[in-house]
This record gives sequence, structure tokens and C-alpha cells, in this order.
Amino acid sequence: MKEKVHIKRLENVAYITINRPEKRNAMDMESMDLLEKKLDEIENNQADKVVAITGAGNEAFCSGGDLSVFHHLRTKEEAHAMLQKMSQVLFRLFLFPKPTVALLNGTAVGGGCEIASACDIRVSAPHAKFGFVQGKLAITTGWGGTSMLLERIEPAKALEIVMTARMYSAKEGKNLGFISSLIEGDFKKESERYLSSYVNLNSDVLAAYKARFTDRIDREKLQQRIEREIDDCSTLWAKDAHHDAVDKFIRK
Ligand SMILES: CCCC(=O)SCCNC(=O)CCNC(=O)[C@H](O)C(C)(C)COP(=O)(O)OP(=O)(O)OC[C@H]1O[C@@H](n2cnc3c(N)ncnc32)[C@H](O)[C@@H]1OP(=O)(O)O
Repeated sequence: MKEKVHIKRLENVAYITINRPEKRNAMDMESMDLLEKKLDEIENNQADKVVAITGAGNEAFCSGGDLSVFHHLRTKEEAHAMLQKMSQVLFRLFLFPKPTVALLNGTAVGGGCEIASACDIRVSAPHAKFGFVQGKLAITTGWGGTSMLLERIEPAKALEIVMTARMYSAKEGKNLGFISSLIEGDFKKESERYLSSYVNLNSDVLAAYKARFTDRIDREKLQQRIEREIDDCSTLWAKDAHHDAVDKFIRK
């Protein structure tokens, strides 16, 4: 049976692939658990120097939470539990002791952008689009995405991205500083080549640089901001405006 999230290893890079292309790599609870397990595995495996997260296929990196499943969460408490679960996984990814790279092989939407924001670096195929579209579903980000995006790019630009809730091209993402590099050509092959330059250094050197990168973060404050984000999102989740917007997506 296919695993919804799997790892492949190549030259000291651990590639985590969200493997639900028929749902544009949407995350359900099982995928969240698997992502967490893969992080455990990589953290304990000395040979893994760098973590790359990507989506199966060419169309999507990740379309966010699985709306067909999470639509059954009706109350604030139910939504809160799900949001907290994934935000804990992403907080861990944000502070992961090894460098992390989101390989945007295709569209990243909603929670997919939150996963990308949790990674240290985002590189993208030129055709990939991204959008923090949660606002269109009458909710905010709830996996910690806005709090983490604010650590990644200029605050005014982060605010623009979440408040317009629109889709951006990869080129726009590069101009906004959300995407570090665009990878032309065969994305899989060229991103492997791109990552091979990261693993030339030994793992202690990479870990030391990564530690300096995360030292900048006030972890306690970030955690508090994420908790407030989860609280806002779960309050909005329980309202009719959100349920109606998701109904519309599911019925389309
Ligand atoms: C919970 C944390 C916050 C969140 O993540 S809220 C969720 C935010 N995500 C969204 O609103 C994304 C909704 N999806 C889309 O806009 C589009 O599907 C997307 C990603 C641009 C891809 O467009 P297309 O390539 O044209 O593909 P499509 O729409 O025909 O979709 C193909 C099949 O995938 C399904 N799908 C896509 N995104 C999903 C999702 N998030 N949850 C559950 N199912 C999802 C879609 O229903 C369709 O299924 P089917 O083939 O009709 O059975």
C-alpha cells in the first residue's frame, strides 16, 4: 500500500514526499502523523545531512488541509485539536537541527504554504504558484504559518500575502523573498543537483550553521504567537462563513 508521506535518501539528503497527488497532496491526520515520524527518523539518522520536503507529481506541492476530511470538524474545540497537532509538527520542523528545504514542485496552497514557511529555504519550479488562501475560506492560517512567515520575509510583505489571500507566481515569490531560487529544467533532477552542493560540508558544520540560524528566534515568543494564531483560526473555523465556503469547494 502506498505511504501517504514517504522518505527517499540520496547522497545524504532525506527527501520527504507528500504522496497524495490525487488530492493535490492535501494533508489528513495520517499524513501529519507520518510527517512527524519521518522527522523523528531523520533526526536520529546521522547520515541525513539535509531535509527536503516536496510533493508527488508536478501539479502540487501541497494543497493544505484535506478539506473533505477536516470539513467534519465543526466546533472550535475539534478544529483546535487538529490545528495544534499540525502546528506542533511544523514548529518542530521550523527549529529542526538540520537544514530544511521546501522543494516547490507545484502549487502550494493554504496549509501547503505553512509547511513551506516552516522550512529554512524555499526553492521553486517556475510554473509553481503559491497562495495563503485561508482568508477565502473565512479562516486565518492555523498551523503557525503567519507567525513563521513573519520570521521569513519582511513583515509588510507577509501581511500583504496573507491579507490578499491571492495566488502568486514563483517569480513574484522570489521578488517577495519567499522563494530563494527558481530551478529551471527537469525539477527533480535539477533540485537534486541544487541540494548536492549543500551536503559537501560535514554534518557538524551544517548543524552549527543551522543552530546560528535558529538562535535568532525567540522560541517562547514564537510559540505564544502560534498559540494565538491557532486560537483565532479555531474560533473562525466554527463559524458558518467558514463551513459555507468549504461546502462550496466540496460541491464544485
Ligand atoms: C487546515 C489548514 C488550512 C488549510 O490548508 S485550508 C485548505 C486550503 N486549501 C485549499 O483551499 C485548496 C483547495 N484546492 C484548490 O484550490 C485546487 O484543488 C488546487 C490545489 C489549486 C489544484 O487545482 P487543480 O489542479 O485544478 O485540481 P482540482 O481542483 O481538480 O483538484 C484535484 C482533486 O484534488 C482535490 N483537492 C484539492 N485540494 C484539496 C484539499 N485541500 N482537500 C481535499 N481535496 C482536495 C479536489 O477536490 C479534486 O478531487 P476530485 O478529483 O474532484 O475528487
